[in-house]
Amino acid sequence: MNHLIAPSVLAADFANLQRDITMVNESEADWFHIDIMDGVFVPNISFGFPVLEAIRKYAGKPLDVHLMITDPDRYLEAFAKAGASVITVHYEACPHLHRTIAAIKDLGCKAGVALNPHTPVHLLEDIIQDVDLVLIMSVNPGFGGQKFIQRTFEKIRTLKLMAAERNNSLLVEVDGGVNLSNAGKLLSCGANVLVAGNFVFTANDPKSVISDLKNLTPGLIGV
Ligand SMILES: O=C(CO)[C@H](O)[C@H](O)COP(=O)(O)O
Ligand SMILES: [Fe+2]
Repeated sequence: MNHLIAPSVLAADFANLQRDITMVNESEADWFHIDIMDGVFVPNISFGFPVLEAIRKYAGKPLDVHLMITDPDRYLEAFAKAGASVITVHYEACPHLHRTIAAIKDLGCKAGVALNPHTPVHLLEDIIQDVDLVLIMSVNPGFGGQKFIQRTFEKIRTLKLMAAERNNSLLVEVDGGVNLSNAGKLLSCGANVLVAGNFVFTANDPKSVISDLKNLTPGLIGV
């Protein structure tokens, strides 16, 4: 399967949100990555439903919602109603992850689980067969524009080995500090979805940056 590109709207210009959404619609991007931060699970607050609904009004591609919030079960239905196609919750925020994943699927969404940089992949051993997607955080969640953590490459390789045995349709998404210097290596390690925020939205020509990420050959460039 060809890899997917999910520009992170967190790095868009919120005073020109419609313009930036139109740019993504017209680009080779596959999904809109939507970061929801509650100021408790992570030390930052991003945006909530009114902004999400404004994004949805113009977005012509699936919404990939990354919930960096405590007790996400309270809001799953609201995010599904707000138009999420993928809902990803954090492993660290879900004491009853199996139940949470089932609830997301019952709402008709793809279900994802995200791991913070310090959380080992092997903790997913008893849930990997139930999820559609695993999101590997390659920065500590909470902010865009941070430096990519090199250890991520090894985590993806370990996760792919687990997925080969237990869930061969699993999507592996990487989020944080993704750019053209690490994207090729991420793909060669087995990443299927690349999230990119600042690298896309601070570029002079964001559409061509999205094309570069989309048309990258695995392993050609890597650090
Ligand atoms: O989940 C996130 C932060 O917690 C963002 O999706 C991520 O940081 C993307 O932004 P950038 O590519 O600028 O690092
Ligand atoms: Fe994210």
